[in-house]
Amino acid sequence: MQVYVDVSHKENQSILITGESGAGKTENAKKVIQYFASVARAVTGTKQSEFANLEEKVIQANPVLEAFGNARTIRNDNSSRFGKFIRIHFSNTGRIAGADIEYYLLEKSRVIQQ
Ligand SMILES: Nc1ncnc2c1ncn2[C@@H]1O[C@H](COP(=O)(O)OP(=O)(O)OP(=O)(O)O)[C@@H](O)[C@H]1O
Repeated sequence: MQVYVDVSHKENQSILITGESGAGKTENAKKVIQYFASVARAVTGTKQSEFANLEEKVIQANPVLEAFGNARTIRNDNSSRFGKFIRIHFSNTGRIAGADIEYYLLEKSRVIQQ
């Protein structure tokens, strides 16, 4: 997958990751976030430590979400049973300024108790 980050146009951009169960959507979404962090570092010339924390927080949110929303299926031992919308905010200079995650379409039939 080739992702271009264009800070000069300052327009919102979206990436839609689709594929059948087990194709690698979840794993590769994490790699995209890591790629954004490394490009933002290169564009702004900022040291890794200033970005590592935020990138790490987004990545580390995944095990928590997966603990509640993933299940083993015949196609994938760690199948996401919900969709995720990850938004990464960049500053005018191309720095990563924040991030938030929305989830949707949780497969509630698998939830056995509160
Ligand atoms: N880039 C990768 N490097 C190494 N292993 C990978 C990679 N992508 C996927 N895998 C392997 O494939 C498995 C399934 O990947 P993943 O959970 O990302 O699929 P998915 O498309 O999100 O599936 P689902 O729709 O069921 O949630 C992972 O647990 C991992 O073992």
